[in-house]
Amino acid sequence: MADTVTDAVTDAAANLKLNAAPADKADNAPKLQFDEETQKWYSKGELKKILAKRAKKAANKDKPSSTGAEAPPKKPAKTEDTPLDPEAMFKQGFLNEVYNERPVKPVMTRFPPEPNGFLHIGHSKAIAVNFGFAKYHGGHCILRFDDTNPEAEEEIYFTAIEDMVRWLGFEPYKITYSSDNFSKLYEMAEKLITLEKAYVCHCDDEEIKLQRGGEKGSSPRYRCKHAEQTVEHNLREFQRMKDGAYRPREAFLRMKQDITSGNPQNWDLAAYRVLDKAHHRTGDEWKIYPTYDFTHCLCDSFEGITHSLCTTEFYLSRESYEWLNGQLVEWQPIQREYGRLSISGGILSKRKLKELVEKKIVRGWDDPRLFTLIGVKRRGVPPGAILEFVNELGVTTTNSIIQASRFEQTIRRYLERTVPRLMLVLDPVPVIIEDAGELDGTEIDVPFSTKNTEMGSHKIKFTKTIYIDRSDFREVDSKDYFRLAPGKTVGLLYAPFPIKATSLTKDEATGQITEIRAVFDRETKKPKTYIQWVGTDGRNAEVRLYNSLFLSDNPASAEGGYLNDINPESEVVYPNALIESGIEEVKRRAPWPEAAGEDKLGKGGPESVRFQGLRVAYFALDSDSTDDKIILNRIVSLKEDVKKAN
Ligand SMILES: Nc1ncnc2c1ncn2[C@@H]1O[C@H](COP(=O)(O)OP(=O)(O)OP(=O)(O)O)[C@@H](O)[C@H]1O
Ligand SMILES: NC(=O)CC[C@H](N)C(=O)O
Repeated sequence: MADTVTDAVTDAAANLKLNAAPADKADNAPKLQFDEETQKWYSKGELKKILAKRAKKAANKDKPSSTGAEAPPKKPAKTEDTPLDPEAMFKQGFLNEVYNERPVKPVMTRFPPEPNGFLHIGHSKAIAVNFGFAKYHGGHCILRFDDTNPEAEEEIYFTAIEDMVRWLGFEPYKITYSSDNFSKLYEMAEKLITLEKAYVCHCDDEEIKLQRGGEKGSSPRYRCKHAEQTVEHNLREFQRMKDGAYRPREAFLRMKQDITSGNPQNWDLAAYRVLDKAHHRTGDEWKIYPTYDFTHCLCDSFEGITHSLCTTEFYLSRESYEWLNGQLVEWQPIQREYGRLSISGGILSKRKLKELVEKKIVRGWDDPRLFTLIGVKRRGVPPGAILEFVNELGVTTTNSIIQASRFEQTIRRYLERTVPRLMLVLDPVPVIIEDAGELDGTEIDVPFSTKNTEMGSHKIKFTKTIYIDRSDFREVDSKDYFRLAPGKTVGLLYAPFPIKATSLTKDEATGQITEIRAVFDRETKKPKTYIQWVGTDGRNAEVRLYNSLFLSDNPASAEGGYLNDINPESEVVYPNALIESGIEEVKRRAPWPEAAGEDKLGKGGPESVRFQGLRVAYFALDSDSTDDKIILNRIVSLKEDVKKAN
């Protein structure tokens, strides 16, 4: 959480904030339920009706037909390839209710990251919620850098954050900084003092803790003597804080709220603290900085925010948010809270990510195994798939920890309908087709997709020597094996005839097969299996297959810590893979798909060169690629991988 100041006042409040479940809120929220069949969210009542209808249909299906004639085969229910209404999350459920609470136009929202790290997958939900909500209601969303804590913020994060917002396809209405308002906020603090609602306090952490009810909140809460100071005294002291008369922690400005309240967010929170740190935008101008609790609500009001949407750990803060704005400003935004999104088996904590990067366990902050947005992007996940994922999950007040496999399923489905197909061989072994004859060097026209003809086609060469994957050949055949083996026939995708293996050569030293000889099998019209291949016009490629970075689902609590939980197979590299020549056209025509933020940037980055490697997986070009070297990342495996046992 941003801006949690070092002061015990805010620390304690923040802890309580995190621990307190917004139970009553959650109970009131409309609960949506997920229907596996349609992959959509419905209200409880709606789903009940749908299930009843489905059960009736199923029962009728089993009844013998009255005419005795067989009913024509029904088209399978469209589940996999029918994407959910992209606006579903705004039309129903929590966000719809929030809008109805204040159905104003134009809607004004903000996405307020603290520039203290790279965004992660959870932030994509915050971006989709804030930018999407405004867009859906014909309003605007501001990208506001919540930069009130110079101790944690760095310049590089500003551009990285902005890039990610745009990459996801959103255009900030304005880019603002909380620090734009430092002078105005200072005046507001003076006004609060004048209203006798703030005082300069000099207590240390220990004292503050006692004032707030001690260790377990068991002793009575009370105010310190500083709360009795006059307005003039407080104004003078606050000015002295500003002028640098105090070192950090020697003085801070506290709001005078309601210490009898049950909500710790009302227990005289810190509004300003002294920090001995230059700010990246205001330099040495300020010795004091406003806290999150003081800044956020006021900036929301200054910017005319209508709906301030944040995550549920701010539920208790809603009261202090409303209290402070109520004291100082006219325009009152409403704050509403939705559940955080995390992915199981991943790490999102900045400190832990930093350790993984510094210890070189991963390739950097953008390592394709990380759930940072730059990592997910480098892996090749399209921005549209991320938005689809968030939309499918829906927005409620419940925090959700989603299995990585669920995320991958959405990505797979998205890629299935949007990217071209190419033939790629991970671990090539040459096959020499002895009777290739005049077919050697012939051009074959290959469609980029068999489902979507609009993707067009490209030409590849069929050559006497082709390369197949080592895993598609077995020296010892068996009945239930349908790929290539001595004396056995297999189909070659798009090739004129199937081939039958006749002999093989091995490396004496390693026992590895170095060459397979084969002939066309012109008799077999329908071979049981077709395999992919690459001719001599293919390109060399390094392929990096990514798996989960951690072995367990919850690396943070793994025995020996998360560093002890690293999956040794999280990156498997095939340095000598081959990709068919069609990759050149796929590269030229990127981004695939031409969607969301990527086309707005002109050409997408290397990661927008996406394709399905037939029978292998979905891939994207890695940013380490050069004009001479193709490096591919596996985005996700194919569903078919599981079945590929024949
Ligand atoms: N996992 C998440 N799911 C949904 N929204 C999130 C998530 N993490 C942060 N946000 C929201 O994104 C916005 C900007 O967040 P900011 O970077 O300041 O948050 P943070 O809580 O410090 O993130 P971090 O998880 O990196 O500590 C906030 O409104 C915050 O509530
Ligand atoms: N209200 C909010 O959305 C909180 C934003 C703030 N930058 C934080 O996460 O701490």
